[in-house]
Amino acid sequence: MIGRLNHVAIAVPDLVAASAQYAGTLGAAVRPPQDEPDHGVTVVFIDLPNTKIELLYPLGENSPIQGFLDKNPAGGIHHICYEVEDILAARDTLKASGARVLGTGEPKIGAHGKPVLFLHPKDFNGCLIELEQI
Ligand SMILES: CC[C@H](C(=O)O)C(=O)SCCNC(=O)CCNC(=O)[C@H](O)C(C)(C)COP(=O)(O)OP(=O)(O)OC[C@H]1O[C@@H](n2cnc3c(N)ncnc32)[C@H](O)[C@@H]1OP(=O)(O)O
Ligand SMILES: [Co+2]
Repeated sequence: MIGRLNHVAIAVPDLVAASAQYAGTLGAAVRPPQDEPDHGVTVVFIDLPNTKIELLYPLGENSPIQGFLDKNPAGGIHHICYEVEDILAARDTLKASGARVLGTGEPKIGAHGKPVLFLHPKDFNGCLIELEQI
């Protein structure tokens, strides 16, 4: 079911500072920030040779990552995103296995214009998993 690692997401307390650190200190290719109001975040993608890093910062009042940052004020790894070929088939298989699919259970369009879903961290060893259909 899961394929390539699409990205590793890091929630950060200061998006400008984190972006500058990746571009400067770490010498990485940092893309400009993009607001994702439907997801309650602003994201910055960093292109690596074999995957991407997604920096996350809360956007709006009800950001789903605000609680995480309140608990982790210095930031931290927030989720990992795996690619799947058929997100609805993956969802149905996972639900049948007892995994909790977050939100309404219907995919939303993510930062890459592709359908995404999230799986509860408590069902996957404390790791929030995002699935993105390729
Ligand atoms: C533009 C889209 C972009 C893309 O790549 O395309 C994105 O990635 S958008 C990313 C932001 N969106 C989401 O994260 C949506 C899914 N997330 C959620 O629905 C919430 O964050 C949720 C439900 C995972 C957690 O929400 P919240 O922290 O408010 O709830 P709780 O405090 O009740 O947490 C329950 C329990 O889970 C632990 N937790 C929370 N977040 C994480 C995490 N990222 N990784 C691991 N564990 C997490 C939290 O500590 C609680 O544990 P407990 O032991 O009960 O304290
Ligand atoms: Co993501």
